[in-house]
Amino acid sequence: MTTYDVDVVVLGLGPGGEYAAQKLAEAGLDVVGVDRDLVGGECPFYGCIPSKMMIRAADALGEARRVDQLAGHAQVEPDWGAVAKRIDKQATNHWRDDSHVERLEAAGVRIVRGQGELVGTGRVRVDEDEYVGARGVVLNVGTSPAQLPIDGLASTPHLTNREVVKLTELPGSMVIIGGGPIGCELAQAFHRFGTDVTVLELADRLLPPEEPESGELLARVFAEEGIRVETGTTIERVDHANDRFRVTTDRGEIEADQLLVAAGRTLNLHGIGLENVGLDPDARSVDTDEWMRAGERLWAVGDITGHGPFTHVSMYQGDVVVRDVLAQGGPPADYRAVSRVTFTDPEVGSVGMSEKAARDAGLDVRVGRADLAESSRGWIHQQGAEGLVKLVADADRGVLVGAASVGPSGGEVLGLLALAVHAEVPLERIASMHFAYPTFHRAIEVAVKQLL
Ligand SMILES: Cc1cc2nc3c(=O)[nH]c(=O)nc-3n(C[C@H](O)[C@H](O)[C@H](O)COP(=O)(O)OP(=O)(O)OC[C@H]3O[C@@H](n4cnc5c(N)ncnc54)[C@H](O)[C@@H]3O)c2cc1C
Ligand SMILES: NC(=O)c1ccc[n+]([C@@H]2O[C@H](COP(=O)([O-])OP(=O)(O)OC[C@H]3O[C@@H](n4cnc5c(N)ncnc54)[C@H](O)[C@@H]3O)[C@@H](O)[C@H]2O)c1
Repeated sequence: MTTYDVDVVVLGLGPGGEYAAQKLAEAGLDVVGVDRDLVGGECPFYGCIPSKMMIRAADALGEARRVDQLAGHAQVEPDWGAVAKRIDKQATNHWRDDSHVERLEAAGVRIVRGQGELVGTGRVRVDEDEYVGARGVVLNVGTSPAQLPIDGLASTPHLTNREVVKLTELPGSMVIIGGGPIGCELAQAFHRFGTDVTVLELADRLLPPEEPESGELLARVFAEEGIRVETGTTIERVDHANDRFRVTTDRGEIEADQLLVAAGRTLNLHGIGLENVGLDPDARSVDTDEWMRAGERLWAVGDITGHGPFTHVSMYQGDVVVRDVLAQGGPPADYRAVSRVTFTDPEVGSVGMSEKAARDAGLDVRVGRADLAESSRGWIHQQGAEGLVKLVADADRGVLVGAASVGPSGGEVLGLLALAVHAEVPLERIASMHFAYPTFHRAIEVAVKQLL
């Protein structure tokens, strides 16, 4: 066994680990980054980027189909090959991580390939080598697709996010288990290309953690587009024969060419030696303090911390770690205004607390609402104008603690609301600002005036 003394070992190079490794190396520290798969993690290869390329293309089709009602006539012939090619070439460079590795190496990071395991404080073993971080270890091991305990499922060749981004042929039909962000985004993308899609969701609505109004609105849009959604569904078993899947639910049977399981994630906490540093591999998350410290000379960032399974959260936390390791100060981690966007059409965005979360927290809650389709811009937009703004205020303090923004540019409109929640802008101050006419974000003015 060879031992290498370094400053920092980053175990797992997802977005936050990659960010921290690069910044710490640029600051002059001796940094080793360990990954067993593609450097960059889930987001660039199997997550955000390829899925958003599918969505970008599908949205172009969706918009083209609105031409007939607005601007004459357009005929579109979807070609999944164009999307598959773009993902293969532009998004993932044929599923090679050279660009990530080159960027890190240029910063001075040494990349080690293999399964890393914590073997003690500040110590990570990869095969026969041991890396000892004098400053410590940053843990960013991320998640894998959850394996559902559904009879028959494990023995079928079903898709997860890992395989679906590599599809080169458009399936004729697809059942999607899970109506969360992955299920909803990909349901609409495949449907717009011509796949016959059914979404099966256990909870009573799509996007269950979001405001009920958001999931219900999306279900209405999906139904109008022809995407079948069954909520409150229990799946009893899955069979695969003659290249067809059969999914048996408490309501009957559905057959399809492909089955995509998008029903949540499992943290990659087993086999990484957490027990060797006094942590529990079966925990629901790795607990940290506000500087992302999870133990002695140990930091954790990303999905494993349980503060929002999003790329921007992982990178934000990576920045907190960098400032802590380098003793640079600045604000510690703060999760009051975590924003998230599901990139369906309409986009479903939200920030901070839902109305329920705010009520559960005992706040004096007031709610303001606006219907985007009824706004001037919604009326002009007409086709695809469904959307809403919902504001959740703490009446005691006169500030927003949460908001939802659903609409054609729901994720962009959310930016204004995220700033308001983050900076605790007084409601009167928001209500007195100029809202350009006729924007979608003018709906915020309607909703905020209900709170004064
Ligand atoms: C289909 C899909 C779409 C998504 N879309 C979005 C989106 O639009 N916006 C958004 O913000 N988020 C999105 N996400 C979520 C986003 O991908 C994750 O939140 C993001 O990747 C952050 O994850 P992470 O930093 O925890 O690490 P991950 O990206 O999960 O990376 C962890 C890394 O650790 C490595 N690793 C694990 N164990 C070991 C070990 N023992 N030894 C060595 N290496 C190890 C893995 O190989 C991997 O490279 C999406 C996810 C999916 C699946
Ligand atoms: N735009 C984005 O930011 C974006 C996009 C895609 C994914 N992601 C992230 O990636 C992660 C994975 O996404 P996801 O959609 O798989 O997870 P998720 O946990 O957010 O949603 C999974 C859904 O599957 C349902 N489900 C679970 N078991 C089921 C069963 N047996 N039958 C039917 N439904 C079942 C759940 O009720 C839930 O609604 C999430 O953390 C998500 O936040 C983010």
